[in-house]
Amino acid sequence: MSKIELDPDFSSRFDASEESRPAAQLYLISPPTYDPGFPEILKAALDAGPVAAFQLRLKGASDMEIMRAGSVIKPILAAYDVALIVNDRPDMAKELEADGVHLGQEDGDVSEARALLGHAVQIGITCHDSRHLAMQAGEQGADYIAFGSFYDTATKETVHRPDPSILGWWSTISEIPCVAIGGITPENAAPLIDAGADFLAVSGAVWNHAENPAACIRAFADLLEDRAGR
Ligand SMILES: Cc1ncc(COP(=O)(O)OP(=O)(O)O)c(N)n1
Ligand SMILES: Cc1nc(C(=O)O)sc1CCOP(=O)(O)O
Ligand SMILES: [Mg+2]
Repeated sequence: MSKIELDPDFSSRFDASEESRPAAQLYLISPPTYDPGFPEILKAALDAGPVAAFQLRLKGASDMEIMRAGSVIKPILAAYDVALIVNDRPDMAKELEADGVHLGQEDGDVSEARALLGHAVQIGITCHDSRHLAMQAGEQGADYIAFGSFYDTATKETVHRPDPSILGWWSTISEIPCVAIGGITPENAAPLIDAGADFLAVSGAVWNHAENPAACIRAFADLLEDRAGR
């Protein structure tokens, strides 16, 4: 994301006309707990289709567990050109030399995170269903903003339910990429892509997939390809 310095690059997405708007991409969020077998599952998933970014989100894990997990998956992600984003913790993002950090509204000051991480590291900010928060995040220098939860999700307790039109609104007023999150599956994602999501952030649909995570990644890849350029 250079703005997430990877292929593809968040910042390059908006230098073009509407007709050539880049296709939406997949932003994977980790399973809630880290299992020693996860690296092999991750590799199989990344073999199945393109992923732009991976967020390490291990709520409830100790700092040491998060750092260990981050150290193991970092070279795997690098091998697939997938950006590593650390949830909640700018300090760990710095320690891991991650590509970015994701901050919720309660996760601390954006300017402090920027001062710690510099401008080469991407900062994403949760904006729920709020146009006001999105504009504020833009003013604070966010590299992407996230709206959600678009659908019911068992991954996190959520209270906000944006309408997909917020994605289109944001795309018309800002060049900062937007991420759609919350209960997204290959079956329900099309309206979010068509509304203007630049990234689909997905956890449960992939890691709880009935067959295997790779099959779900493949299904997202097919959908994203199908909707590209519409
Ligand atoms: C891409 C993305 N969007 C939103 C969130 C949620 O962040 P937050 O509100 O801080 O909640 P937690 O994930 O920390 O429980 C996210 N992590 N990623
Ligand atoms: C981490 C998170 N944040 C949300 C928000 O609305 O801000 S929804 C959510 C859960 C995302 O996982 P799944 O794809 O399993 O629903
Ligand atoms: Mg958070």
